[in-house]
Amino acid sequence: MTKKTENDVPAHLKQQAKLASTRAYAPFSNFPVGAALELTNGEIITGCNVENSSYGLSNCAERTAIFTAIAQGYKGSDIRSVTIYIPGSEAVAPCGACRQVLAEFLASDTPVFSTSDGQERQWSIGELLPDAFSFNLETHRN
Ligand SMILES: O=c1ccn([C@H]2C[C@H](O)[C@@H](CO)O2)c(=O)[nH]1
Repeated sequence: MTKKTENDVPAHLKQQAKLASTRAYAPFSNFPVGAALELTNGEIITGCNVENSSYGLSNCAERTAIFTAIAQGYKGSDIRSVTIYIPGSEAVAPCGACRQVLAEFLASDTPVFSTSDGQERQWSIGELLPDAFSFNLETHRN
């Protein structure tokens, strides 16, 4: 796990993740999160957290984004990087559920950037979830 400086996260990806965070539905946690997936064709697919009165049904920004990409017909191999944005001074690491879902689709060296107004961090999905559970993963990734 490495901490990186502001300049290392592509500015347009942070900007798109930040825009996505403004669309979050987070009345229970008051913790809006945005995610931006960079595709190999240059397109960017975004997601935000969508909470629910039945708390456990809430969906994180990262999963909203990756489910959207898959629903639009993209494959894991079309995804070049993941960028998360959270307002405030601290960049957070993705939750365990999102790590498992990202690992389902992404190559293990795919970069995951976490950004905020004060801190930026970077890992690969393989660093975030080493020795991930896998079941015929290659069919989904390609
Ligand atoms: O990486 C993260 C961490 C948390 N959340 C959401 C889930 C919940 O709606 C709120 C508080 O945990 O933030 C995300 O979307 N992504």
